[in-house]
Amino acid sequence: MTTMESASIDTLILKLHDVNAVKFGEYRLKSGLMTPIYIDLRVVVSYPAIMNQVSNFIYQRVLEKGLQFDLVCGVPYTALPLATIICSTHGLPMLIRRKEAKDYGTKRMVEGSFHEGDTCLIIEDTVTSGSSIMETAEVLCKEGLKVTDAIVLMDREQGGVEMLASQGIVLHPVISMSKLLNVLLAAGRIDTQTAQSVRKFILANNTFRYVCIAFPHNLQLSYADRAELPNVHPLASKLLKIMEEKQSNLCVSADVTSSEELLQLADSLGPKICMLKTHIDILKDCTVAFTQKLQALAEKHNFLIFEDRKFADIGNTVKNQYEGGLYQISSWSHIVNAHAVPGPGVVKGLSAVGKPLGRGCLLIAQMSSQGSLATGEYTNAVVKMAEEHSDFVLGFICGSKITKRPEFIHMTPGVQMQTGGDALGQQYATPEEVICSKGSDVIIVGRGVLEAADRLKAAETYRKSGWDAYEKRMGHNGQ
Ligand SMILES: O=c1ccn([C@@H]2O[C@H](COP(=O)(O)O)[C@@H](O)[C@H]2O)c(=O)[nH]1
Repeated sequence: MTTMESASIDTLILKLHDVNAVKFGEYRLKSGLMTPIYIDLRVVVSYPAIMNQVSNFIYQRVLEKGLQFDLVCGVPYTALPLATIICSTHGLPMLIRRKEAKDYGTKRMVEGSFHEGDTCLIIEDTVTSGSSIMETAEVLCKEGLKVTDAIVLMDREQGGVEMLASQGIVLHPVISMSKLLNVLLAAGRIDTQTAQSVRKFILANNTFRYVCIAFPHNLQLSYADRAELPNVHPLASKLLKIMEEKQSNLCVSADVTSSEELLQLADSLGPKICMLKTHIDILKDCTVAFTQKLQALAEKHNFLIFEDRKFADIGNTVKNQYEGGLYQISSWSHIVNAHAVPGPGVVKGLSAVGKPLGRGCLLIAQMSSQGSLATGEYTNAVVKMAEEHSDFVLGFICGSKITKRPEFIHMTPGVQMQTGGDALGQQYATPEEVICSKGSDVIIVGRGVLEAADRLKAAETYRKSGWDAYEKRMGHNGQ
């Protein structure tokens, strides 16, 4: 930052103090915590010159950081006019996030025009814990948008930067609390004692540390902790324990057409994976003996079998498809999956067969393929269906974390070391993006391993990459 810019930031701070956007006293924060300093940028909307100045500083930060994005979204409500000024002045497309869905019309949570995969920059007025930015990011991500960066005018320095970083979002503040206090102190607006008491409060109330210690059931819960939750499905618990024990969140998608090759894969990659995914109907030679051998290998190497059958019919039909036919899936596959399109009957039909056998089901909430219709309100309805059938549904096939309930496992296909796709619409994200930025739990990798010259080496690369991303998400970072 140049001396000129710094000087005008000082001027802006003094102006904010003049218009009572910075108050000293006893105030309650959104979290319920009492604070000796309150930043109330809502008032700024009545001062057009300050609005323009604030918007300029935010935009300057975007340029300084060289941020790349397709759209801008202001966190409602205070940052909404700021985003509007910035977008209108600089010709940037904007989105509006609704705080509540309308109960008529489109019922959209995000207004504006965008494409799945677009990157959206978030703008916020003040950050304490980062939770408001996170709420907006979650809504945007559910619509298939990517959020990698956010800009905030005022960072209270209470853990927001760290919390958002742990969720894969880089927060760029324009003014820090320390800077604000220094300027106000130097200008004689506050005395040393006030500045000291605010500094002490900020240091003692780091929300990121506080959240981690005081609320163990938060975003940072480990796989092992989640395995012990009282309401976790027994199979989910088993899978989470396997993941922790084998340090693997890798599921290999064994999309081969010969049963011998599939068994070879299961035996050689078994030590690297937590789960093996099959498409039994692409095998040209499936027999009962094969499924028995596969089960033995799952026992030997301690992984679960997931048949990616994608059931999608009425309850009575899926019951027959799951239990009988050529493949008798319920007899050998620990986990199956289903589309929610038919309504809850599909889960009830599968559950009638699978629950007595201790099996579990994943609901397909999002898909990795381009143009998938499983987005937005559909995804939300799938989450609701899972919550209503959590005695059988243990998680989701999805692109990102879609529920905060830690008992559900998020599994993401469409993973390779490089982003991109195939000629038929498959879209790939990296293990780091999927686990660290998107908050999913399991990476599902098919051709990334199958088409490698050395499949075992490739599986180890994906295992390590998925696990490193999980460690990073947990804030371990190898320390
Ligand atoms: O949304 C979805 C749901 C399932 N899949 C399945 O995962 C694998 C991915 O294979 P790659 O070779 O890694 O592309 C495949 O079996 C799909 O049927 C998915 O890709 N996307």
